[in-house]
Amino acid sequence: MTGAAILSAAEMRAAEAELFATGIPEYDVMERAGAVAAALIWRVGGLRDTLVLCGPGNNGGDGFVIARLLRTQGVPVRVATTGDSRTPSARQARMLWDGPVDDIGDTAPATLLVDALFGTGLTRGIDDALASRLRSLAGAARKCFAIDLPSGVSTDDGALLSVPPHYDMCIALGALKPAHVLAPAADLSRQIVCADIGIDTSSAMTRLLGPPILHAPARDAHKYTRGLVAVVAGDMPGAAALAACSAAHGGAGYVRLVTPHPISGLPHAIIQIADHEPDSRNALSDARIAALLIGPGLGRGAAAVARVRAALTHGHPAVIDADALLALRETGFDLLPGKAILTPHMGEFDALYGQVSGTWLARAQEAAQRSKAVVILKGARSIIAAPDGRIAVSSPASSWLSTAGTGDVLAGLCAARLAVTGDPFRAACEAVWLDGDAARRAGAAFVADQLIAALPAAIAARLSKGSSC
Ligand SMILES: NC(=O)C1=CN([C@@H]2O[C@H](COP(=O)(O)OP(=O)(O)OC[C@H]3O[C@@H](n4cnc5c(N)ncnc54)[C@H](OP(=O)(O)O)[C@@H]3O)[C@@H](O)[C@H]2O)[C@@H](O)CC1
Ligand SMILES: Nc1ncnc2c1ncn2[C@@H]1O[C@H](COP(=O)(O)OP(=O)(O)O)[C@@H](O)[C@H]1O
Ligand SMILES: [K+]
Repeated sequence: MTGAAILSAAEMRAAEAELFATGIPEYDVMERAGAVAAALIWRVGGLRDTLVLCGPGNNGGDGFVIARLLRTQGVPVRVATTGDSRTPSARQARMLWDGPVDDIGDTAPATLLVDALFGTGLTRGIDDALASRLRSLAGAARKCFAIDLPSGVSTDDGALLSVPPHYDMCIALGALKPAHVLAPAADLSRQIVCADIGIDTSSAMTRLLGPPILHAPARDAHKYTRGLVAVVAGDMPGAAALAACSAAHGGAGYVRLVTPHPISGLPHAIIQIADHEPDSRNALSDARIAALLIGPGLGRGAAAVARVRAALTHGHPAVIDADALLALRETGFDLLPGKAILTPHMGEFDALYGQVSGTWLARAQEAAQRSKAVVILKGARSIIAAPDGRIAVSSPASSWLSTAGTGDVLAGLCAARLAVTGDPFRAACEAVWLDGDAARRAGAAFVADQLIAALPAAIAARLSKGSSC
């Protein structure tokens, strides 16, 4: 996995402790954090007058470092606090600040506001007077920066413990935290930047979804080595047709649509296999099938459940979407092949897994472990969880994706990437990334067919150097 690490407050503390154990003093890390944050603020804000709000803990300590460093650049900076600094590093940072310190209750607003009140140490909602003071100072500023986290959010689940203002930039220190990717906290900041402060995050299991590196087909590739995808159609053939087209444009070498009724208007490259057997036995017995997709437009009821059961007996790597997810409630997870991707939206997720407690990250992870499959929990940000504990969270995708048929496109794309890579987690990550990039390229008010049309450009943009198109 390539994207920025996402660490809970406890994981962050453990990672910091590891760094301190190498002999680096805590205060040096605070200086580093302050320096990176000050440089980012300077780049955006320049010489505009700046107010830094400092809380009692190390988040406040970062604030004092930022104030001092901005002042050395010639920025007119003031500091306002909630009271004393309570940690040794924060006290040291405060000692080195030789400017005045206002009380936050009566300080004047400034053009730039830096919120260094509370970070990962926030344990409860901020009292109303302080929260409202923060909002009014933020409201009066032209630009607002949050240090590590917007003050008032719960680090590990993104809940709002009090009502924070909105920020132009949140500077996450050392690693992203769940509150940077989980709503509603994640939506408070227009931009989130992760600052490297020397923390080793290489073993993080939860990460932001990074751009994939794709490869053009091998020089001696043929359609079967590129990956044969079989899409099982059902009552509503349009959905399966969309998924099949998406698989074809998503990089599969060969796409077969296994359908009880001929579907008109499909590209000739998609081969339709007439399927009059309730269990699709002949159509799906081909050992060369590298990925099976079942669910889009499948229909519901006993016949659909039987169809899912029969399709999965072949053991092909599989993508299970839409109605097939609901069928899994009847069949259980045991019949899933060793390599499987499940693509529920929130409603399907609840229907399939019932009430699972915890954050969406924890819920997706539990679902992956229970079903022993990669789960893509679809939404404005999709969460991809593997049974081994890896989780990738996408950046918010275009809200124009909220249109009928885009889920079918994603399912087809998953099947293509699964057929190409043979690795369900990698395939799911590639598919979600490419889907998001294609949506960006498709612009406004697109329909699912246009999303498919944008896939080749999204793929071309991620081809490794040396791959030719
Ligand atoms: N460790 C490191 O090396 C590095 C850490 N770094 C920075 O440190 C931050 C974490 O620092 P932290 O652990 O000191 O917690 P922080 O967020 O400042 O707040 C804790 C203080 O707030 C208080 N408090 C809590 N809730 C409250 C409330 N509702 N209303 C009022 N008070 C409340 C709480 O006291 P309490 O009453 O709970 O005992 C305590 O005094 C992290 O986000 C990053 O910015 C960087 O410098 C890099 C190096
Ligand atoms: N507001 C949104 N912002 C970004 N992406 C969204 C939004 N709403 C839906 N999506 C994406 O669009 C797709 C919708 O899938 P799904 O609900 O299964 O649709 P359908 O069944 O109509 O094909 C998913 O990939 C989801 O992540
Ligand atoms: K803060």
